Amino acid sequence: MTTAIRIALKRLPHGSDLPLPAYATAGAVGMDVVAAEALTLAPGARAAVATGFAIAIPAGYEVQVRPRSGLALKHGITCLNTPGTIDEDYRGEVKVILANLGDEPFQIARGDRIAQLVPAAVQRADMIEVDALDGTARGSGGFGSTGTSGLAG
Ligand SMILES: O=c1ccn([C@H]2C[C@H](O)[C@@H](COP(=O)(O)OP(=O)(O)OP(=O)(O)O)O2)c(=O)[nH]1
Ligand SMILES: [Mg+2]
Repeated sequence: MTTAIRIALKRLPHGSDLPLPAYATAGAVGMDVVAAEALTLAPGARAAVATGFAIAIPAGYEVQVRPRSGLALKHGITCLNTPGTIDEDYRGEVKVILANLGDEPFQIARGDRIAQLVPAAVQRADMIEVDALDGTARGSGGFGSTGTSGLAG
């Protein structure tokens, strides 16, 4: 795949024995991250789940916290704020905000893989205030203005 950036990772005391985030396959995009605590998520419940580590991301990057599709499909477990954003200047514990959208309580054991981390380059912007915007064919149309069918007409 592409070249890897370096992210400094500090294990916290309650994560000292856990595996570090890691790619499950040679071509995986996300590094699987495990829970540093056990908990049960009731249907409709949410929780910020500890990972047991903190990171320092290089300038110009973020780390996205994304759900795992297997947990989503089989159990209705997702990251409520997906994709979660880890700022480059954040030095607290990385947490995974899990939500149970399924019908059954979901048990998470310490060490279970609960989400995946994807580093990404960030483009910053300056907002330049103007009196008028350039015109386009779309104009202010949005939110379904182009229709729902893939067929012509
Ligand atoms: O899934 C997540 C999302 C966020 N964070 C941490 C790292 C991130 O840098 C910080 C702030 O996240 P965000 O900007 O999304 O939340 P906010 O509600 O805007 O909080 P803040 O005012 O602290 O920026 O919280 C996590 O550990 N996991
Ligand atoms: Mg914020």
